[in-house]
Amino acid sequence: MSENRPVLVTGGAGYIGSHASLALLDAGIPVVVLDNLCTGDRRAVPDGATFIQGSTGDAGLVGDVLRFFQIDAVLHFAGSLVVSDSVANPLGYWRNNVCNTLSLADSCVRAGVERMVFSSTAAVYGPSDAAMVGEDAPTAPITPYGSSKLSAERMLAEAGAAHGLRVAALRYFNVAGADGAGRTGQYTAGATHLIKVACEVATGQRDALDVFGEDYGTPDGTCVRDFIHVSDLAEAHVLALRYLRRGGEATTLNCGYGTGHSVRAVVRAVERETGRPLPLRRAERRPGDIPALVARADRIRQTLGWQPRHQGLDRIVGSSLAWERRMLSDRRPDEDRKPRPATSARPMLTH
Ligand SMILES: NC(=O)c1ccc[n+]([C@@H]2O[C@H](COP(=O)([O-])OP(=O)(O)OC[C@H]3O[C@@H](n4cnc5c(N)ncnc54)[C@H](O)[C@@H]3O)[C@@H](O)[C@H]2O)c1
Ligand SMILES: O=c1ccn([C@@H]2O[C@H](COP(=O)(O)OP(=O)(O)O[C@H]3O[C@H](CO)[C@H](O)[C@H](O)[C@H]3O)[C@@H](O)[C@H]2O)c(=O)[nH]1
Repeated sequence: MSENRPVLVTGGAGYIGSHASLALLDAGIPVVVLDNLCTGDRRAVPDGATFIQGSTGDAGLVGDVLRFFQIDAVLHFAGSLVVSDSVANPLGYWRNNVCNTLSLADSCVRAGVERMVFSSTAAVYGPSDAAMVGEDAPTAPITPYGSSKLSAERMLAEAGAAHGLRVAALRYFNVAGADGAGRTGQYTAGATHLIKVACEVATGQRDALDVFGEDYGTPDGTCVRDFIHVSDLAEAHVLALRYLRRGGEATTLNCGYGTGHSVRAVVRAVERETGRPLPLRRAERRPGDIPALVARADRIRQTLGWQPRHQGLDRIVGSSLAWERRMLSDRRPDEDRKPRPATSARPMLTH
């Protein structure tokens, strides 16, 4: 299978999809981005990629794109991903993450596309006492976001078995950081992810970071997560594509480093980078949060030969901060620079 055939990247104007598009282009693989810009940003699409604005659920458009560009593989990032939004709007999440994925898979089958890399999530796992969660751990999502992603995984596996669509489902743990050369980063307005929010606070775009819960049964009482640098994750997608093109079987792979960091540890990393205390506000536990979630991450290394190159909290936080500073300096002078409110509606204590 030729390396030079273009791949379709759905959600390529988004945070992770734009980093993956860059990694593909860097590897000499042509990219066609399909994105409806519902949360993405046109500026994130790399110059070298072809951009088509539209939805994965538009079967006519997707079928035309697959055939016109002779696509043999789809990297499917497009989706809805804010856990708390999914609790408020479960049907919207099922529509985008399940129905639109079904429509995309159907278009692939009709056009004879046999390979897909699917963006799944650690949110498919339920709460667990295990120090690390392997791919065979029980799935028990506790939010509509997690259950919609798990359902999409199952649907793709069943469609694959019947129609020859081989799917690598990559279960991302907590993705953070930005491209080292500053070519893209996380544009998302009103983001909810810890490291993004903490870096917005550190650069004066928000007034304080809410720490959601300090009474968990973890070493320092705050939640623990396995943060993976987005550039290492992007590289995993290039490797997953090559694996499928070599004839690799359908697979499910955790994407993480196997190392947990607490919310407090993230705060300290930001403070090390800036040399200043980060304004914090103690807040109540956020509904749907699991106390600790760390990947058992051997399978991805064995299956894909993945070797992360951007590991370490300081490195991840450093690149996120550099991105926030770059976005601030690129802003037009007339743009509003007032700090946005913090993320919690119910702050309890300032310290
Ligand atoms: N960011 C994380 O920490 C994380 C963790 C686990 C899994 N994921 C998954 O990774 C994927 C990408 O997440 P992200 O952080 O880059 O989010 P993002 O919001 O930055 O990117 C999603 C992109 O998909 C586009 N999109 C959404 N629905 C679409 C549709 N129906 N048709 C076409 N385009 C559509 C959006 O406009 C956006 O550009 C998602 O599927 C998400 O569930 C993300
Ligand atoms: O302002 C904030 C934001 C987050 N947190 C805490 O930081 C931890 C991480 O929260 P994030 O929102 O950054 O990430 P989640 O672990 O909730 O979820 C992320 O990772 C999951 C997989 O692990 C899913 O894929 C999901 O899409 C993605 O948002 C949680 O304990 C959260 O309570 C805060 O204390 N303050």
